Amino acid sequence: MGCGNSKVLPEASKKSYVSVVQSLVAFSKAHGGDDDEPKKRLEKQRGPWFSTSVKCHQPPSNSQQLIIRDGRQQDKAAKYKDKFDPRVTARYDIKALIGRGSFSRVVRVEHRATRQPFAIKMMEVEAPEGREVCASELAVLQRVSHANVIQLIEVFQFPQRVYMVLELATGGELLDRVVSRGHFTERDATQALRMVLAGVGYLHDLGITHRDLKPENLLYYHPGADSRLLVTDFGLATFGGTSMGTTCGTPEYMAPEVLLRKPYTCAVDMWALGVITYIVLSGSMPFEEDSRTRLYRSIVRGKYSFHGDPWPSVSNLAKDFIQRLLALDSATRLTADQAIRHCWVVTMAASSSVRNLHRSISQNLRQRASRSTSRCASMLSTSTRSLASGYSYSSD
Ligand SMILES: Nc1ncnc2c1ncn2[C@@H]1O[C@H](COP(=O)(O)OP(=O)(O)OP(=O)(O)O)[C@@H](O)[C@H]1O
Repeated sequence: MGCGNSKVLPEASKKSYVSVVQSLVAFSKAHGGDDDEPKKRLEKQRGPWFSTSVKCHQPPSNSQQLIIRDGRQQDKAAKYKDKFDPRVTARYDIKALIGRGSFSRVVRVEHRATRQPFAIKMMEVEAPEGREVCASELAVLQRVSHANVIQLIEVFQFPQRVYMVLELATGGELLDRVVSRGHFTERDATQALRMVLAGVGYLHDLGITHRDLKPENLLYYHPGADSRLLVTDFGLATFGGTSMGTTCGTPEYMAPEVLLRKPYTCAVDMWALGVITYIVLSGSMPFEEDSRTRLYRSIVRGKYSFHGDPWPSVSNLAKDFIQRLLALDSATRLTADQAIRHCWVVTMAASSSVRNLHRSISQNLRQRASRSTSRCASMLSTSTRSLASGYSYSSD
């Protein structure tokens, strides 16, 4: 987990494994299936515009450069190979460890027959918490097909582990790209946000609330400038489109109604998008306190400011956009559909000459990197690792 801070999981419910097992996709083609099946399924779901062949000659993303450079990760992948069920490795060649989550390991794999690269998320489902997270993730992934939402290819399900074959995102996390590109404007921010809003709006239309939107869960599909941005990590997602009550999420991104334990809706995702927009435009967090109590207090009071760099250089429209997302009253908060039509998003997408905010954003992120022992340092973990490892991040 990245951006900070321990994720708050929902309490394990009793529905658990039975419903999980029932809802799992039927093991797909693991036994004697069509070897081209992953590719065909993607083509069917996404239409001809969707490229199923990830170009191997493309340079790796920032975060993956880190991983690839580190030979130890390859060794770890070899170690994890042994943990993989032979029915999975019969179909997919394990190439490298990408990362790990609370209940998961994600590896880069290659489909043995087609040589196509994918990611496999291996989840431990013996413990109730892992089962819950896996169940949430699968229930959503089995239902979705959208250019801005990570695509499930197939699932292998065993009593102790579930293996989700996913499309491989090689373009890195949203903030990594902000840092590495050396130039970042409001226009760039709106271009990224439009993709996120398209994905989130699609989920909300299906009655799905993500509940853990944050920059680390937004991955670029490939390193190119024209890459799609994908919403990932549905471990806390739920189908409770109208009213929910469980307290969960990542503290800095939690909406006030969640913290106040009020019934809530998919508007909590829109609050998180307000927090993300604030971070993307400034490199700092709107709500940031040393103690969790103080953090929660400032969130429920909506206590944040546009002080300090780069806010004087940021347009009033952008601030209005953030304010309408960070509205304490969830009923007045922008919906995904309204947000994508907000004047700032519409006009900035068409604008060509706007200020470069990159220096301030990098400086703010770097300050966090320097506070390595603080809670804040882990908040922007990937980006700060990028900064620490000497990426070119200041060009203006
Ligand atoms: N389809 C994918 N393509 C490329 N990288 C991925 C993919 N899915 C996950 N990752 C990366 O793998 C790592 C682990 O992800 P995972 O979703 O298992 O855990 P997490 O979300 O980081 O942690 P937690 O589950 O504790 O919140 C992360 O760095 C994530 O960006």
